[in-house]
Amino acid sequence: MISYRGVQKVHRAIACIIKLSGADKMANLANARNKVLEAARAGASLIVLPECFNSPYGTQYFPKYAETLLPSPPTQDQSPSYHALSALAAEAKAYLVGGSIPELEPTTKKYYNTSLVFSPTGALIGTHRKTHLFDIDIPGKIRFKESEVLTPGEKLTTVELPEYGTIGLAICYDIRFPEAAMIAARRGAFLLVYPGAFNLTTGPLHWSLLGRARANDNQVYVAMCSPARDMSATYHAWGHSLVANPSAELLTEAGESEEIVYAELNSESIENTRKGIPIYTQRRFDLYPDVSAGRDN
Ligand SMILES: O=C(O)CCC(=O)C(=O)O
Repeated sequence: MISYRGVQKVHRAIACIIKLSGADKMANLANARNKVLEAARAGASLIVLPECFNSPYGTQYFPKYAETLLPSPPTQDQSPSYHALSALAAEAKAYLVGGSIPELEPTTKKYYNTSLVFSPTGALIGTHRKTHLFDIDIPGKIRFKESEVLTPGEKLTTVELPEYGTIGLAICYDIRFPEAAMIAARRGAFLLVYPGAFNLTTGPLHWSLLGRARANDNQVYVAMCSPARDMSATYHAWGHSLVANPSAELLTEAGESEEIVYAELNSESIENTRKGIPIYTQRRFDLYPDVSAGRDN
């Protein structure tokens, strides 16, 4: 078993930003900058932006807004979001999970929904390409097929934050797959971060349930960060950015409008939760060594 490495007690360790994302990419980046700097001024050392924070959300928008992730130094013209996020993390002197952006891989010409993580010096320290694409069809309510445009990523992601420990990173629909969250926790993550954009059908049903469930399964913190709701957009985001603690209580939850929510994380909370209800060490891995071995398709 990989044990939890510990996170120092830090004032306002995490800030989740819920923000409106309109059609103007540069305006979205400018809005993100204001909000990230506001969170940093309030003492946040890890700041999270929402899924597709630099564009409207929808398969029809991915190709238009997609950027190629060039090796550093990225140029303003070719990778404006990469460049802006890197500079912003350095300006804020904070870790920055840059929500997600549509990515174009230039060789294969494939599109991905990709999250970039930057250190307080602006270095890119992690990337995650959404591994489970949001393909659902609930008659009369919502149909969405990311796979019409996007390709799924092929790896699960953890990122090392040297002062604090490991975080697990995944995007929105990925949260429905508890296996991925558990693998991150078993790799020692103290926090699972999900930029996401649920909707008015599945948001009220499952958003906070899933955040609390992944926290409860793994006795870790969970942060979910959504765009604000815009009823004039083609996709109506649920909003409600939140942070759950290792006992699956909500420490904070936003509404549907632009807002920043803050939470303080500490290692004792993980340790005490695991001491009190010791499922973390009681798991019978001998009975379920490989869940995927039982699949029939
Ligand atoms: O799982 C859901 O209900 C919503 C997922 C979603 O909106 C997404 O993956 O972008």
